[in-house]
Amino acid sequence: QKATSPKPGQATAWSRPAVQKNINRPKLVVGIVVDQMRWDYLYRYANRYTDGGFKRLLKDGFSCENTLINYTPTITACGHTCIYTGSVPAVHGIVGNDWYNRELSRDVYCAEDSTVNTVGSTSNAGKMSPRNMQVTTIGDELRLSNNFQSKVVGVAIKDRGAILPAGHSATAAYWYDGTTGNWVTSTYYMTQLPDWATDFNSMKWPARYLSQPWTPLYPIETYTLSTADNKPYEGPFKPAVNPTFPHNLGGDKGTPFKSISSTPFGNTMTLEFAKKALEAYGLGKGSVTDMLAISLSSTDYVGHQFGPNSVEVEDTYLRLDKDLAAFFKYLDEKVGKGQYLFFITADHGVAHVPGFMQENKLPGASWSEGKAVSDLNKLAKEQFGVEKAIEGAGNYQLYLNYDAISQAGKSATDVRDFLINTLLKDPAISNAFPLQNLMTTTLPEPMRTMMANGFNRKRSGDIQFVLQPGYIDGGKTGTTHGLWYAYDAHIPLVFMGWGVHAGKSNRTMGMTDITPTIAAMLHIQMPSGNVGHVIEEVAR
Ligand SMILES: Nc1ncnc2c1ncn2[C@@H]1O[C@H](COP(=O)(O)OP(=O)(O)OP(=O)(O)O)[C@@H](O)[C@H]1O
Ligand SMILES: [Ca+2]
Ligand SMILES: [Mg+2]
Repeated sequence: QKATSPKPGQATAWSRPAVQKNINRPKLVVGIVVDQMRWDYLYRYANRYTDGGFKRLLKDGFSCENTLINYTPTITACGHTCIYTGSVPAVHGIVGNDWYNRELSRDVYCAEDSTVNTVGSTSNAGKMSPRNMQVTTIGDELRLSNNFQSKVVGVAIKDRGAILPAGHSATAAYWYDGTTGNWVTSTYYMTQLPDWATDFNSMKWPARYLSQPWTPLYPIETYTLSTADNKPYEGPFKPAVNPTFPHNLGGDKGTPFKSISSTPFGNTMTLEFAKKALEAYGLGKGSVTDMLAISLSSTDYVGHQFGPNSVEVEDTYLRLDKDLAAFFKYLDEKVGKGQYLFFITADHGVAHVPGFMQENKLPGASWSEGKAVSDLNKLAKEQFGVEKAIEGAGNYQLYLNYDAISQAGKSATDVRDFLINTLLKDPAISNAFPLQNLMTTTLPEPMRTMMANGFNRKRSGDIQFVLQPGYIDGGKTGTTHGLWYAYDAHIPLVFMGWGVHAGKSNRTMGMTDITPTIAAMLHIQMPSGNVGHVIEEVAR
């Protein structure tokens, strides 16, 4: 077939325009991580959502309906790091919120940094930085793509929710200090709080919200998707005895401003602060793409305290839906509809409260890692004469005390296998094995890959254990997350705005695919530890 010559400037299979004059990019990328938002929360309350919030996302955006976390533990710090790096704990090094450090013989916190100081408050809440993260973020790559002209700002109540997403070369990261009620940062980013942030703090949002009780948005009898308000397996706001509305807040003498974090108003306050940051830094107003990384932590605190089937969680999502609707309207006005690339996701899900599951004859129970470790150490001492055979624990892993074992003249393998066999007698435990034997241990997918992706050779433990489905490491009230099961690992992922065509896909995608997809859309390099794949349906 005779090849027809291409019209001037028309790119065809065999020719490309000599110079791509200007690459089309959005003014701003806005990411929102909803802490602990299970994918099903998009649909569970759908008949009560407004048109401008979650429903707008699902109508105008592209929803990746089957996005699964591809590592364990499914925990906040690992989630925020993966979302903005496309990497996994085996590579990025953030193996938990905290993890045991043998050299220091103590747990270290993911964002701790003793070489920096708090800015904006008198407490130690600011001695934080991204130093423990061993890879670049999409924000770092954006700044690297244009010699640091782009601005990247992180905002969250939880320090790890602002610091890890914003990256190493962030323009700024801000988080909330519950001891003083101030939004703070650290000397890693700047030496003093900018005036706009000081002004925000002087508006005393926390005191304003905490001065009145948290009452449901609608009459409580309309919350038919949730269980009764007064349940023994929900956690009250101390000093209250019952976990029931109206929730009086600020009763915590020591940290009077902390409780706003555990209410939907924490999300409202975070979005208000994020708007001030967008305006102050002129995000989206320059000649290059900027980035605003927001994390809404309050959904996690409420979820832990009350659980997925509570009125409190339903109320939190109904209020969040309205906050998001207002925020999208704000972005349309401030940046321009279609001028910003928006995505929303979660850092992990959560299990139903064990008490609720048992009440409804469903599998689930509470288990205590602390108790298990002390029992195991007692048995190891009787059996081998070894003091504290397990020297550290966390993230469903145990760290063997090699020094104590060799001092007792015993074999580490014998002690390790004894601990594993003892653990396997526990009905709460579904599996336990040495992490160095992970690849020869019979495990189904996606469990094997998730654990291999979660295993960092220098920071992870020696023994991995897995709780039965529905089991949690917790107490009499509330719930938590961290395992490989769908309720912890199936997260929402919706892109909307610039370059995004409305639609949805049920193809299995990974949390690691978010960052390479954005990198492809922006035509910038993917971060240094990326293992994810571009979502073609979005970045087409
Ligand atoms: N098993 C649990 N049961 C009830 N509440 C919990 C549980 N685990 C954590 N919480 C509460 O949830 C809140 C969040 O805890 P924290 O900030 O330490 O992070 P986390 O929830 O443990 O982990 P992540 O930050 O990954 O969600 C805290 O108020 C904590 O007391
Ligand atoms: Ca309640
Ligand atoms: Mg949590």
